Amino acid sequence: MAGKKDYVNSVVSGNREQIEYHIKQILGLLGEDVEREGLLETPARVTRMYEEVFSGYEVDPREVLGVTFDEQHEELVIVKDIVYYSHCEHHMAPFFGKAHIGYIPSGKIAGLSKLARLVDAITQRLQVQERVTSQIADIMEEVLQPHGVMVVVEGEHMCMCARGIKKTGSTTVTSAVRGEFRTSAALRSEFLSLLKQ
Ligand SMILES: Nc1nc2c(ncn2[C@@H]2O[C@H](COP(=O)(O)OP(=O)(O)OP(=O)(O)O)[C@@H](O)[C@H]2O)c(=O)[nH]1
Ligand SMILES: [Zn+2]
Repeated sequence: MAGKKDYVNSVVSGNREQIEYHIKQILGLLGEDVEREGLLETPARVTRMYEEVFSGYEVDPREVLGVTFDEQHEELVIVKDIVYYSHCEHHMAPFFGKAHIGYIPSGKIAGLSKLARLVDAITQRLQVQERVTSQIADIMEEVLQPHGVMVVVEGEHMCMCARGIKKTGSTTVTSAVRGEFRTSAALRSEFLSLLKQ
């Protein structure tokens, strides 16, 4: 089982001055005049942006799901179209899209907003889309111990649009299944057909 420190590390807020310093260095290395008016505040702004877009490092995603209710609803629950913004760990370029989570509770249901908070805690870090998908499924399984979980994530990667292969509009779809979703094709197709509605 992953420990708390596998998910939590307060690097950005603990290293603001250093990050600002290095952003300023990079601007200089790009040939910019770091003292011109438009750039004076940029290192501090970029650091504040990092604090925001990498705020997931400050959160243990399992604690986000900590508020649960005892409820004997043992049927499919889906929260779909959860918008997320993340950054790929290869280029530090944004990727973003929607996550869809379905699960079959086994005595414990989660507050609906907590599923969206879980997606934020997992995506607001350097990531790859596959790991986003499997971590959401793993944490749902670990905390709620449901009969099954299925997660589908759609993403558009800026490192494939704004640079490199430059394929604007291509979408990556990843899925992860746990528990009864692994063995039941009918459950998987029920989930997928409800996503289309
Ligand atoms: N599987 C996966 N790959 C990703 C993700 N985000 C970015 N990548 C890929 O990471 C790969 C890094 O490949 P490299 O060859 O090391 O880097 P590169 O020379 O910049 O590659 P190109 O993007 O092909 O120009 C690229 O193929 C990206 O498309 C992700 O979430 N999942
Ligand atoms: Zn990338």
